[in-house]
Amino acid sequence: MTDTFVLPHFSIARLAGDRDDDIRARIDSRTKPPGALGQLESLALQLARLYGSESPQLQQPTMLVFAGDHGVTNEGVSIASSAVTGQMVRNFLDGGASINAFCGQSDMALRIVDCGILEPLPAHPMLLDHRLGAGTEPIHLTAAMSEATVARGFANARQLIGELCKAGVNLIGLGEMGIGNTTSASALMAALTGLSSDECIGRGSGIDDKAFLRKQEIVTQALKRHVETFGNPVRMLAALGGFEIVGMTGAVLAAAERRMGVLVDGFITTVAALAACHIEPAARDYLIFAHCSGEKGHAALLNHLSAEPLLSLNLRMGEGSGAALALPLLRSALAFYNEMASFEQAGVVV
Ligand SMILES: O=C(O)c1ccc[n+]([C@@H]2O[C@H](COP(=O)([O-])O)[C@@H](O)[C@H]2O)c1
Ligand SMILES: Cc1cc2nc[nH]c2cc1C
Repeated sequence: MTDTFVLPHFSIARLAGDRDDDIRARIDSRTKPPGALGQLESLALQLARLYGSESPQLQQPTMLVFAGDHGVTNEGVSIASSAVTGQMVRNFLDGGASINAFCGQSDMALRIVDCGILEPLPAHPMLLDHRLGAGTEPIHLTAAMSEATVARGFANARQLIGELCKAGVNLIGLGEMGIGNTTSASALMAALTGLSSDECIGRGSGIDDKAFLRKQEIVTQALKRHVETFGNPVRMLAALGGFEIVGMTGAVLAAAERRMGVLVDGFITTVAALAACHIEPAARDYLIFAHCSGEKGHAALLNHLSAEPLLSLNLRMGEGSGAALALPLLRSALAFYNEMASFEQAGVVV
């Protein structure tokens, strides 16, 4: 019997460019050579489109780390076992991970969303229960989950984003934790972009040659098994996704619907963001890409999205680490836009 389900529809407005002339004029009239603030200028334009051209401000930027486990991990495609996902979530809650250090440094709130790690953890004020199961099914043998489960994941994300929006948050960071999730993300990238699986598969957490060969086999097998889902992003997510990837895709769609910016972290988060753009192309306007990670595939993926990442530090950490590191650059873009004098005000004549 197949479940009946209602897939949430996300109503996303394109970020109108009708104020662009004013925003560009403001940027160009600041006391600097034209274009001298480089990529901070295009970032300021995007943030002014998002938050208004008069005095755009970030409010309570909040990092959401979506966690989930993957059936394929039993195939030896990672350096670690699935148990490490839950152990790292515990570490997030105890304050000991890279994301804790970087969120602290960047003054960013942090919430962890359990979308389906193997074993649930005891309640904690930072931990949200969005569990869709105890790890996905292995994608090379069957679908990771049902489409009804994808729909539930989207509904959970929409509820969370609604609550954050009510509390005044206007920017989320997108991070993830899931041992084995680069296998799922690589398969999804290949299915969504049509790029060859070779271009989409990297060494994830740092696997050796033997595990890499196995990962290639698994992705090839998964793509072959689920080829009939290609063209339908929700079916592709059900076939190849992870619970945390579904949660992130839902969060992007819900945030864009609420006119919130989304600061995207690394490879896996970018794949989730790409899936969101396949479902609702207008979501692309709300995405800010924090960095190009060291994971093979991320550069091609960013290129596919015509994205210019802010940083390139060869990170391959996940957890939202690159997004937390990039947040100060968003503040810098707004600081120059809101605080710099114009040529006229400063009496500077070029
Ligand atoms: O963000 C990235 O680009 C990235 C690249 C490689 C690995 N990761 C992290 O490593 C884990 C996935 O690696 P793996 O080898 O277990 O598939 C997962 O928890 C991610 O957060 C993250
Ligand atoms: C230790 C460890 C920490 C991580 N953080 C994100 N992915 C990870 C993978 C491993 C293995």
